[in-house]
Amino acid sequence: MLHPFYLIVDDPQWISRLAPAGLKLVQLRIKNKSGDALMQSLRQGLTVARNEGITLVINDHWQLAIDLKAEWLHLGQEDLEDADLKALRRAGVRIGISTHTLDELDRALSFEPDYIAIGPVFPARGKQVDYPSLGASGIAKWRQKVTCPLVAIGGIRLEQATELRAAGADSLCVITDVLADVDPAARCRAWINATL
Ligand SMILES: Cc1ncc(COP(=O)(O)OP(=O)(O)O)c(N)n1
Ligand SMILES: Cc1nc(C(=O)O)sc1CCOP(=O)(O)O
Ligand SMILES: [Mg+2]
Repeated sequence: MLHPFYLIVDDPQWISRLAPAGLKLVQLRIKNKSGDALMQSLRQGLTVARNEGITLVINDHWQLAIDLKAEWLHLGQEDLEDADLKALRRAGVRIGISTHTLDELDRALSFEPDYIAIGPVFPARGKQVDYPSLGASGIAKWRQKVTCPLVAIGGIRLEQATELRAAGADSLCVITDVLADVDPAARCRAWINATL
């Protein structure tokens, strides 16, 4: 089962910093590194997460997920073009897939993912996303078609957590609401308490 609060970070140092706040599910989404530097950051993230009992999801890098024996990988629609799903399955890597439309949802479901992400629920702040916002009603629509865990992402704030979980999201994924807060650890703790 996925933890109901899911944070995306771009540096493994966030994981050490927010572990004491009760963080249990985190994605390492690194867009500004490649080669050895990327490998080192992912390895560091996995080490910290394992030591702290945190589930870590690697974003994008399917081959590194296999090489580093990661438990989880997140793939977007474009990432699906390259990724070797059979090799990932053989390696025991669990997979989450992004969806923005019902057509993308149908395609994603054909890969039998371990979670589906729906977004953007609201206008995304941590990334430009050129799709219309789906709102709580989008979550309810997806919920009727999805039996695996459903992750909601995009512009989500803590104050919307109850409504979005009632609409059918199993887990709420955020960047800005926590990382841009004046006190990210306090905001993370508030998320954990609100989604218990
Ligand atoms: C939980 C979650 N949902 C959606 C995304 C976006 O993935 P993608 O479309 O591949 O875009 P990038 O994150 O790679 O820019 C995500 N990362 N996590
Ligand atoms: C990385 C990402 N993917 C999205 C999607 O809709 O696929 S929205 C998003 C960014 C979410 O950041 P924030 O919580 O700051 O809005
Ligand atoms: Mg991606």
